[in-house]
Amino acid sequence: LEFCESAAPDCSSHVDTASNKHPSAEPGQTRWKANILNLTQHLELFKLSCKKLIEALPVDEIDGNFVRTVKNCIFSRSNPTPLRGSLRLGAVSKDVIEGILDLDVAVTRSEDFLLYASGAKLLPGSAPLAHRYGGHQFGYWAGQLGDGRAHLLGQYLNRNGETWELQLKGSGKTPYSRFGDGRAVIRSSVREFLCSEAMHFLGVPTSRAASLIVSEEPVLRDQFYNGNVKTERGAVVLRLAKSWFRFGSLEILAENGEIDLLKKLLNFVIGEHFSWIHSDDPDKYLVFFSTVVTETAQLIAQWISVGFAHGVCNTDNFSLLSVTIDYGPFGFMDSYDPNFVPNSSDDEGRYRIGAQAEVGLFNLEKLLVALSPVLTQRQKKQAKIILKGYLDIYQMRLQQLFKDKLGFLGDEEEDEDDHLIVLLLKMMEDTRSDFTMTFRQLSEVSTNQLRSRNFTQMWALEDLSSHKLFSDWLIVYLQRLSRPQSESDLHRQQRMKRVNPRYVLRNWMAESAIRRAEESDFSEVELLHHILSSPFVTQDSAEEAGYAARPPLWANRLKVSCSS
Ligand SMILES: Nc1ncnc2c1ncn2[C@@H]1O[C@H](COP(=O)(O)OP(=O)(O)OP(=O)(O)O)[C@@H](O)[C@H]1O
Repeated sequence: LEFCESAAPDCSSHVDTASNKHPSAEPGQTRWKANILNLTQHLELFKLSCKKLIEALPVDEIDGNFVRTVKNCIFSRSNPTPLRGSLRLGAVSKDVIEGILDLDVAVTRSEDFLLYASGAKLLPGSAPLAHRYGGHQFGYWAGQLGDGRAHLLGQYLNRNGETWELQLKGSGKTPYSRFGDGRAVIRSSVREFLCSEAMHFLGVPTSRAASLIVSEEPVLRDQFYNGNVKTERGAVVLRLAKSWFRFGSLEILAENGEIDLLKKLLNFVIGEHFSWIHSDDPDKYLVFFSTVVTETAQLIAQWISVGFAHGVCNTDNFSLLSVTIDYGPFGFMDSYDPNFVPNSSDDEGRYRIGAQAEVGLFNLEKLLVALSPVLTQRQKKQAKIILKGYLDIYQMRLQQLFKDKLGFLGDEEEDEDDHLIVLLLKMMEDTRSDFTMTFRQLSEVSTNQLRSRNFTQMWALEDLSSHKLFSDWLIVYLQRLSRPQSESDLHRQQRMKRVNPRYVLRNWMAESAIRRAEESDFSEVELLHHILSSPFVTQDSAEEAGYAARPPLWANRLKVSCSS
């Protein structure tokens, strides 16, 4: 490896393997350099640990990845199954590799990285686990689900003092694979890699993706469940979250009457991730529930504010930490439509974008059922009252987000603001205006242009302005923008541009990148990844690619199913 050979063998930093910390692990200090020792050693010094998890939570020690019903444990030991054929790095997130994992991104060019990040080789300290969880899928209890194609490699404590859990997805069978093959295909892995990173840069809480490794292993998939089975190729995403526990992690324990274990897991999650809740607090589970209610409401409001529909809002896909997890048949709306259903497998539109808030409530009700065995009668009553406040929390957050999107300052004008938001959305729905670009162009247009309705090259505003109520709306909107008077129009535009992205991962953009990736050309994946890392900034390469232009006609015909 060129950059390795020319590297000086000086070790400007090293790792204290005993404590699993950098000796000089102060935030903001110099990163590890790729030239310390060599790349292999560099990765070998990267220490993971499962100690905390397995000391606190029981593990099913039965060996082998054969499918089984697991009881009385949180995890099963499970080793990844290496992908067949040659491996290739399809994408890498420098932000994650350097900013979270403290590695120099140069390591990802090494042969070893391909092996570690695909599960063929285990990072030091890693003792892979598959998590046992259940869940309500499409409204019904589905029983034991669990990590059927994911392996938790271990926790990493980074130099900022943050602990991250590293997981491989697509890394082979586990005891929870049920009828599946344990694999994920390039198509879905590109989508997960790109979207989780894009969501982070949109400011939406999410799991992260470090890398995408593609292989030559043939994987059979019926992409649209129409009997047309095709051979695709297997891929693995190395992804990270502060915790991968889901609503379903608790549900399965309550369903099976494993109440001591339910308490154990709750105490662990609270101790690790809700540290402001005191372990002696008799109301700790209630406070925990209240926090999850608030944060779930806020997360869903954030999804809506960027036009994101998750697609499969089952309780096994709702994180206890309220971060977005499981990027399957998600979609960003093009035209504004509350009935937008991103998942072609969702015939009834259960998870249409406009129903996500209610589905969040359904899921929280199921979470409360799971918590009930550890709550007193009084606490159960209080929990129900907390749950009644969920939709208000959601509405308040949503209103604030949309006020920000429309550039409103101050909060004295609530009724008028509400009216302006609701009427705008109604006009957008009637005119099928593009969700992302309508808000973006309202951020880019000057009030003078608005006044004179000069929307040259502003295609989304042109669409919107065809509505018969637009002129009336505009008068009130302009009046509202003029308060407070002290702010310049330029400043108002800057403020709005910081919350209204110009680029989101539209299905057609992902699809175009996937088609090339399937031909082993990852240039468009890289381009999208780069552009979506600054979604609020106009970029020449994105404009050239048409990412802020009217979506192509073929975008309407695209379908994304659960097949992945
Ligand atoms: N190809 C597969 N092989 C084995 N199990 C699978 C496969 N695809 C999905 N599953 C399992 O089916 C369940 C539901 O699948 P879903 O698509 O929601 O999850 P996922 O995308 O695999 O995982 P995650 O939620 O961790 O991102 C999960 O338990 C998942 O592990």
